[in-house]
Amino acid sequence: MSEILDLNEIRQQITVLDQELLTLFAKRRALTLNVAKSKVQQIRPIRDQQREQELLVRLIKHGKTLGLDAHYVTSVFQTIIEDSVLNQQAYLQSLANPNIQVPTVSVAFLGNKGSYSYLASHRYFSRRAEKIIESGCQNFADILQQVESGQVDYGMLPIENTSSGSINEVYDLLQHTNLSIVGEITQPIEHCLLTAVNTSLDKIRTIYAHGQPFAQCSNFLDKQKNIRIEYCDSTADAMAQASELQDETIAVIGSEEGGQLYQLHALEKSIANQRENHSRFILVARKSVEVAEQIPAKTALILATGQKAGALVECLLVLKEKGINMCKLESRPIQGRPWEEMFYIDVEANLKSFALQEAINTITQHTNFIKVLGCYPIEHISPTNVPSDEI
Ligand SMILES: O=C(O)C(=O)C[C@]1(C(=O)O)C=C[C@@H](O)C=C1
Repeated sequence: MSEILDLNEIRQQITVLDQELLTLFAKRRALTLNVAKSKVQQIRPIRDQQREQELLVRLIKHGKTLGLDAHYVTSVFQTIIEDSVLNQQAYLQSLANPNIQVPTVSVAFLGNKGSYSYLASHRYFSRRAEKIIESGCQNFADILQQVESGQVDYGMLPIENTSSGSINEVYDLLQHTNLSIVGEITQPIEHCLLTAVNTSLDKIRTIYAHGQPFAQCSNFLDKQKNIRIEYCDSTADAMAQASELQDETIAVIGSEEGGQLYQLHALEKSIANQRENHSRFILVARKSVEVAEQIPAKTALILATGQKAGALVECLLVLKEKGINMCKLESRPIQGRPWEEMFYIDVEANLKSFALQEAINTITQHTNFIKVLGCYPIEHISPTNVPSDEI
């Protein structure tokens, strides 16, 4: 007869092990902070992908002897390394900008508790501040106004999404603000259909959604019959309304994590057109920041060339000549000047670098308007992969 297994006892053992794992994670984090300090002294870059690869190969080999598959070991350690790099970057940034090191920050974002902007703000500041004073806003213009007036320290704005593209309204507002972009964060967007009460998909008659999630879930929504869409100012508004109505015919498009704050449950998960759905958010402040040299930086420029033929090409050639990688180019109409465009250019370079300074000087000759929107650390840490023959 097989031995009777006591579930509670096994779970107790797992709980103890999980706590030990957390203690080890914290110890590793503390060590990587010392690595950052040594890199400051030696002026070495934070990222060392050769070291990451060696580390992963060794761990995969050792994992196999313990019965752990390569995929699992790789994904766990890629997450640990991402945390390590972001933490080291945040430490270097605090040294480069001692004035921004404060325990409490105030942040304006779109919607209320539970919106994607709320989640992005909390994730961004989780390694940078002890406390966040939240200011939920009804629209993007309010967010900028609150930062400009000094009511809050920062504004979090979504700027692009992997499935619905650039958020034009935010680009247009950036034309007229004196604020600087001081950071970015990419937030996974995992749209679910959330409900306040136990129900089924065939009973749903109304879906509350913000325009962006609505556009990103169009394939799923097209398949639903007899459903009315109620547009809301934000995902959080949509969730608050559904939570209040407690109606089995009403659902909301939002994240499971955000929905939990309103006691909403996921009726359907992963309903976005693209499975890999991410939004990039930018953080704006009244004062620009310096980016430490050991950290990969991005600089955002905005420029207008007038209607001179080939002027934009000239500007881009300058970047090419200086070996500066352009990672984004967006154009928007200029209000009151028909057929003239404002160009938004993101480059992977530090504003302090000689190459970018020279490039900006030369580009200025081809433009009738140019402004630096900000220089900030690149927050996206692309994972290091292990060659398949090493696995
Ligand atoms: O060993 C280093 O140089 C570190 O910064 C630590 C670490 C890690 O967490 O293991 C993190 C980033 C580097 O790209 C390589 C490794």
